[in-house]
Amino acid sequence: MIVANRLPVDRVTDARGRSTWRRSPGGLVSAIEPVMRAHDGVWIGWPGGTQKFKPFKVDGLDLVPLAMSAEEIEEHYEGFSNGTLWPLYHDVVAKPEFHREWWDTYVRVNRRFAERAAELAAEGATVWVHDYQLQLVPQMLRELRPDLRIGFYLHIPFPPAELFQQLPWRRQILEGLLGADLVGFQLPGAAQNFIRLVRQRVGHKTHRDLVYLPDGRTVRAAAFPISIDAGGFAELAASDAVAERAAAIREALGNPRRIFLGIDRLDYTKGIYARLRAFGELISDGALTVEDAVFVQVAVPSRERVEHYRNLRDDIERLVGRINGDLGRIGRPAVSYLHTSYPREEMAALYRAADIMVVTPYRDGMNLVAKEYVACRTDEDGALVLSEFAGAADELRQAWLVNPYDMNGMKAALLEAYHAEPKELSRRMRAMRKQIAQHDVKAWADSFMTELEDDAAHSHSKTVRPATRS
Ligand SMILES: O=P(O)(O)OC[C@H]1O[C@H](O[C@H]2O[C@H](CO)[C@@H](O)[C@H](O)[C@H]2O)[C@H](O)[C@@H](O)[C@@H]1O
Ligand SMILES: O=c1ccn([C@@H]2O[C@H](COP(=O)(O)OP(=O)(O)O)[C@@H](O)[C@H]2O)c(=O)[nH]1
Repeated sequence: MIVANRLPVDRVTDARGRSTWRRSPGGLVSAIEPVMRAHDGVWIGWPGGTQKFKPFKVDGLDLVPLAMSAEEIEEHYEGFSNGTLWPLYHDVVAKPEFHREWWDTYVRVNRRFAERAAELAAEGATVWVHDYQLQLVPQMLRELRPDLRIGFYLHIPFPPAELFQQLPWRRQILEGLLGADLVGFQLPGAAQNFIRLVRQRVGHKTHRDLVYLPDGRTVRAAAFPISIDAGGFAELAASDAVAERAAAIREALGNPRRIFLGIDRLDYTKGIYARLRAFGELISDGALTVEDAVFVQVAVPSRERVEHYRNLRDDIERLVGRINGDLGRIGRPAVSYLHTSYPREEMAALYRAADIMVVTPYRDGMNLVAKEYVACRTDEDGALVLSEFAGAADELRQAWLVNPYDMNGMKAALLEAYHAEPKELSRRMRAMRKQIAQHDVKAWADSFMTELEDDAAHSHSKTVRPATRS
């Protein structure tokens, strides 16, 4: 059983005012969907909006929608999840807000998720809870159903103690997570942050990646870097339909020498503004021309009722207007900006068309877009410019790694990638493709589930605690 704030589909109102289902935005859904397809099981999540739906099937997936009221959306999803936790866990890139009524609603919604999971899970089932919106669910669920194996996975960074301790409810969150048998993170540093906080703030004994609870249970915290369906993307990218579409995209852009590409949810953590500024400066400096280079930026609408996100959209669109107004020529805008979301086939065509993929978040749990680009470059060409602060940078070491706060460094990397020789490109791309092929989403899910099952056996049989712990 999967328990996540998001279902793979989202109820939205289209341009004509009709309600329809749309694929949910973001990497959590991209990663879990292929895993659920390969297994039996149900997926409990919020279907978007306030409407109540009965359990239903989509493409063979069993979905159990859990409705939220308008107040819950405002206080749990937009408020505590995305106004408090999101910025706090992303290095305080924006200022987190702390409101007691948001916390109360977060607790209430977490309890409803836990109750629904407790009601539906079979005896001894494995329940995998996902992400920062549901950090209290493991403990609540364990209280209701001690027979279950419970795993938790955090898709976003877990901050160092110095930042986490700003949170007035820090202890409750840590205790909530400790309801799981296994707590997974994207990177080892996040797991270490968690273990250290548990020792300091909750006072439990720890040793390496294990936490020893007073009731004799042990909890393991470890890194499981998430990934993509690498084979599926490579196959799609190599198809005739995608090749034709990629050629059509290049043609529509006026056959520039090089296409730069950015694809992100419109989120202030993603560094979209800084990268477009860097590109604009390269043109105004004369290092690039609009005849030679175009920047395609896809900005997926996200969390549009949260003020920070609305302001960001205005800022970016003003910048795109200014760059194109100052530097573009007739039929040759410097930036081709698209405020929309595309299906997988179109994403593969964009990846195939792009010579330089630019991924510059200030902080990102993983960033699947970077991995998808690599998977789609079946000819072993193309350059990836990647922020050091994306989880993906730990694995994709052959990318042009940049610090998104360093404007000149970013400009230099974009230019180097632009001028790179084919031999250099293929040397880097080959190594990155190998990494992604060997560590795909199936390997990610298998390693988490294997560890969860081993861990549960280990923890149930464990009655005596070791004498030496640090
Ligand atoms: O559900 P939304 O509020 O619309 O946001 C979309 C998702 O954004 C976040 O995605 C993260 O998960 C990716 C896969 O592990 C990872 O690559 C990325 O770095 C993360 O930002 C969020 O964690 C999800 O809960 C949201 O559904
Ligand atoms: O128009 C779009 C833009 C993005 N995505 C998908 O959204 C996910 C974004 O995940 P990522 O980890 O890069 O960032 P997140 O949005 O989860 O923070 C990737 O799987 C993309 O393929 C998509 O399907 N259509």
